[in-house]
Amino acid sequence: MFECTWFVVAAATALWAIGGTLSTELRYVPLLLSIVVFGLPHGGLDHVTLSRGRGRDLSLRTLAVGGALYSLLAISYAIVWFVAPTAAFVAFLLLTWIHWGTGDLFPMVLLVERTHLDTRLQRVFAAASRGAIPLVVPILAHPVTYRDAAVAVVRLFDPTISLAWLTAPTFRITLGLGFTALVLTALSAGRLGVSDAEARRSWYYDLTETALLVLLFVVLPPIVALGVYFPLWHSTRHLARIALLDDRTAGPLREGRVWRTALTLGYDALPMTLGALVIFAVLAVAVPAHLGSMQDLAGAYLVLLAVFTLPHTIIVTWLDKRQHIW
Ligand SMILES: CC1=C(/C=C/C(C)=C/C=C/C(C)=C/C=O)C(C)(C)CCC1
Ligand SMILES: [Fe+2]
Repeated sequence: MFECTWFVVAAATALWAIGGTLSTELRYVPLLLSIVVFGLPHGGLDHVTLSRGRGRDLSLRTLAVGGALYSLLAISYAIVWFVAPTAAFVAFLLLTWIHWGTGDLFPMVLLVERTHLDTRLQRVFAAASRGAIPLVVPILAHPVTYRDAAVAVVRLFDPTISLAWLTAPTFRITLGLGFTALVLTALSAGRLGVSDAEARRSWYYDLTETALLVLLFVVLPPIVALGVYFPLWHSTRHLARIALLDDRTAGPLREGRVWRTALTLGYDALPMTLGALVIFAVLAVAVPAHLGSMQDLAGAYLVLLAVFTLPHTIIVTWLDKRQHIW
């Protein structure tokens, strides 16, 4: 189902590898475009996920209780950003590791004829490995640019921050060794689950996706790779997952009518996405720093994403349980 995302990732990597480039300012554009294209809207469906996951209509009760808990979590975490920005940032990376990892796990388990990931341990390794790629590979391949992008986020709250540890050799060597071991363990453990031709195919998918993602984050500057990965890889997978929960979108998606599906989902996601934009504006004014560049704007957007990722991850984890991923 996601072969077209492979194509986009491969094309972006190839274009950059043969010398294609973007000016420093334009490098933020793909990420900022995800405010409207796939990225932010993929979380804009969180309010319908609980009801659709149970095959029910959206009730006022789910909306009210869910909305209250969702806001409480988001606001509490936003306060942490103001009080302890570095800790909030590290927590964001850890949360993203879990969220992106499990986000890649569900198609490997549910959307193949037969998965090669039979046991819980194989799935834990697969999710940990996939989630680590976008966060770890750019530190190894582009340490200074990565640190700059990270500093641009935390600096909004603390102008003195340097995050020097991110580029310290011991940190990078440890991280590199741990990451390599993790990816190899995940792929080897997955290989043990291959018992027939279908499961073998599923393992080859896993291998291909792992390789494509590693290459994307090795070749492209971190912020550009993120601008490709987040909307076009992570968010499309989540959107397809939500589409499959509802008859109005599951049919069209299975028939390959992608635009029809996207329009219906886009409409469903519109109120929450607009709400998130209002909160973005509030956040942009509330952060201590003045947002004077594309880099600052991207930094503020990442804080917005962070704040929503906490409740979003909890909802997706509930769906994972419900769909027997765990
Ligand atoms: C990859 C990457 C970064 C981390 C981005 C993160 C952690 C984004 C998370 C987004 C989420 C969780 C969206 C919702 O699904 C940095 C540090 C900015 C540096 C540039 C490369
Ligand atoms: Fe997500």
